[in-house]
Amino acid sequence: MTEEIRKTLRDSAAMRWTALLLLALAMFCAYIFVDILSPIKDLMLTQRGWDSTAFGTMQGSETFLNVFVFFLIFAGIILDKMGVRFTAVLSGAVMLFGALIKYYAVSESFIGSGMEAWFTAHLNYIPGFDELGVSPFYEGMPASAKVAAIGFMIFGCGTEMGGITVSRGIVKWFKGREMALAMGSEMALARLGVATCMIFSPFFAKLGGSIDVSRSVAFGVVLLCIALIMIIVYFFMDKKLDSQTHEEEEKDDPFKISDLGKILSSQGFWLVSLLCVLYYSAIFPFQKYAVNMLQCNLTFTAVPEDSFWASSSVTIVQYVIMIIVAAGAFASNFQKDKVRRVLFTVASVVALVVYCYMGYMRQSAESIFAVFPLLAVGITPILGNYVDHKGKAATMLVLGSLLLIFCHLTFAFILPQFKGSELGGVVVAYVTILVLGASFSLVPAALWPSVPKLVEPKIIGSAYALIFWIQNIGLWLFPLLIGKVLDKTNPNVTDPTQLNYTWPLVMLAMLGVAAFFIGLYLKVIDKRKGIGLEEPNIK
Ligand SMILES: C[C@H](N)C(=O)N[C@@H](CCCCN)C(=O)O
Repeated sequence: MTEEIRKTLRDSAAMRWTALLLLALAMFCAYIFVDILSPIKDLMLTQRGWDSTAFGTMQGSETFLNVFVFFLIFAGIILDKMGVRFTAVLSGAVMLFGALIKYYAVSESFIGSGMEAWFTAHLNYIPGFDELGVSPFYEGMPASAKVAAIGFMIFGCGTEMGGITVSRGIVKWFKGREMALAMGSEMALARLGVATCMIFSPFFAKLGGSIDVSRSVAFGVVLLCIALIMIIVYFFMDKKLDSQTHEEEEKDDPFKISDLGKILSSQGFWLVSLLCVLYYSAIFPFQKYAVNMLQCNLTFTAVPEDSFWASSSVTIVQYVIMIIVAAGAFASNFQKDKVRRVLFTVASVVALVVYCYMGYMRQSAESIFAVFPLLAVGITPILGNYVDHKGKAATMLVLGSLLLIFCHLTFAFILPQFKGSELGGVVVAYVTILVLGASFSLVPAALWPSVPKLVEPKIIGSAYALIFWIQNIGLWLFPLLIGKVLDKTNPNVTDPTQLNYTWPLVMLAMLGVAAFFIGLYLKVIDKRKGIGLEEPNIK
């Protein structure tokens, strides 16, 4: 009887995984919106006149307020003071608001509007920011890109606040249990969001034979409405949990600004943050250009509009197969029976081969790149589980950085050698993308669950916020730098599918090299100071 009374929602596996599912589905929708324009960079040039610099500046704006107005730091403080559920709802609402602005900016109704005229004439110079060279706008930037950037900045505040809140929420529900597995599963669903976006953003933009880029953004907005509903349901579960545990995070142990000092004085924290910014700067900004990079490096034969492979139903079937790949790989993690685990894995691999074949037949760069997050869906939870039971997080960070270097150098120097060989290029692209996906499983699965080992529980929210803030500097800078380097190294190229991506890719590989050395140093420090990064989470 006493046992029963003591039981709380988080003691029930079904309840804590339901809470995770709600948060993870909300992040799934958010990740779709983050990259909603990434697979249609070429259309943004032809339909809205965004060159690579305009596209990169808009894409980088997502993190602008987080970095330069220190919004993420405030978000961390709000999270530690107000708790998970309040901050989660706030982040959902902010994301939706920003997304609506971005939708208006790229919609047909913006064209020729008074707002377009105003933004064309204004915001070309931002005092202070321009002098520092960090302005989110520039002279000649298309008005639609400026307004989209404003919306994306607001959205970025919501999504990053959501990211730290979800991590904090997972610690709250899973600490001492399957925490890394839960984080890995949440990220797996987020990766599926990226894959979904790669397939459906171009699908909606080109639906019915006419091109309208705002349809893709509208799709993202609808998903963000669903995300907000998920968060509100989570709100009530979280409230119930607190009433059972009598924990009032925000009142029991109030956050103090001096706590930030404790975080900043930890060497382990700085190394993890540095590795995080270097690694993620070579992944997320790349993701925004990857489809275009493939369009530029692969030789595609145009698929006739009336062909079977060009039909919308094939896109849907390919997406269903993608879900089978992801679900099979993900579910195999949870099979206790060895035979069932092998069966799920085999089904997933077979579906992956079918998926890849369809991508090749459709001659579609976006569906080829969509395999990138797929491997992560299956592997991240496995690796999370490994970190929970065996540890070795620091080693995984080093290995993930090595794979990253290998992949970017392959894209830069080997893939272009296959230009002209349709099948050869696609095979090299698929293999490299899948290896990059494996790297993108290793690093996140090891990095995020390591944070609770670096700081005390009550300041985890602020620690995540600080890491995200440092990471956001890179996520702001690198989309912009890639765009600028592209424009500089391709001065006379007008066809958006004929750009040379060598130098941006070399730049990203260099980030991997730096991350690799930081990872090695982290291993040394971990051993010397006994941080426990190589230790399992569950002892
Ligand atoms: C972009 C974002 N700041 C980020 O770092 N995302 C991580 C996940 C962080 C943990 C979220 N609960 C990612 O790997 O996607």
